[in-house]
Amino acid sequence: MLDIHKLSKVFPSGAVGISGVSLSLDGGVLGLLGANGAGKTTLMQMLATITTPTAGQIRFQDVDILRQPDYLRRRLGYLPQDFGVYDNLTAFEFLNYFAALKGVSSRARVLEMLELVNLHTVAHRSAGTFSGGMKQRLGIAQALINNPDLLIVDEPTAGLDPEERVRFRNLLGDIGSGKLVILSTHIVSDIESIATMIAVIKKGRLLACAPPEALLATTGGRVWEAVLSSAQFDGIRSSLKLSAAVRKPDGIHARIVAQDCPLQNAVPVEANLEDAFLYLMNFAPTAFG
Ligand SMILES: Nc1ncnc2c1ncn2[C@@H]1O[C@H](COP(=O)(O)OP(=O)(O)OP(=O)(O)O)[C@@H](O)[C@H]1O
Repeated sequence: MLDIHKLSKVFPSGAVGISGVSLSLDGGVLGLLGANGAGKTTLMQMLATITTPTAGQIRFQDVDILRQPDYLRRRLGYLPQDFGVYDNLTAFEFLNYFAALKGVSSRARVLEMLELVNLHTVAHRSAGTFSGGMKQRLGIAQALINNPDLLIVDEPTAGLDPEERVRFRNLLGDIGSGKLVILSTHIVSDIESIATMIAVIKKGRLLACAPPEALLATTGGRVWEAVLSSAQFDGIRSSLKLSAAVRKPDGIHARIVAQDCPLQNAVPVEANLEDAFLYLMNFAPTAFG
């Protein structure tokens, strides 16, 4: 469905956004993970055809997108990071407006989308009165209005409260079948339950693109837990890669990602995706396919 070959973007200032990224994806949900400034937005903007690469190729459904961007634009839904609503339009008017821009003239489709994102009961309230989560849901509705084959959402859960995060995540997970959804975030839990593939980028380079199970398997045997006193914990916290630390009655349970057993009393534990991300970012830049 989507093939990216040696894609790079160097800005006129000389800053490197993305460097030599190659990916091949079919349907499902790709979670694009990376720290702030890793290049997620740059990559997504190139895929959304609003930034031109300096090198490389993008093919979607076997069509060269750099030569024929309109082919993808007609099949694309895009929720940018800085998406804003028009405050004085109602949810219905807002969505109807986007529908018209995308050549969708069905009032029924607008109502159907409002129902999908659970805004149908507030369809005639002005969007300016909505919470952050409601605005994001309106954003996803405009991205879906043309029934896109490729849906790109850039850090959609930033600024949402925990309940809204879960609701939004479930909504995206349900869209995945038969389509390709690309969701960027720097928060592992945002994609943990819905991603069928995970790509990790660091400083513009792709470190990994693999199913979550494969990332977990490669991190197996690299995660340890040790129970430490506060003083011991303070002694090791800056020298070891800590994935989590939980205070319990018997001490601080520190979860450590390391190539070899990091402390005498550390015991190996099963890896989770947070561990895998930490391992990849710190130890194994070329360990994943
Ligand atoms: N228009 C631009 N001009 C110059 N440099 C840019 C431009 N846009 C992005 N960059 C640089 O490219 C790199 C990648 O930025 P990008 O915004 O793609 O990262 P990101 O992973 O989306 O980060 P965040 O999570 O903070 O949004 C950064 O070093 C950034 O400073």
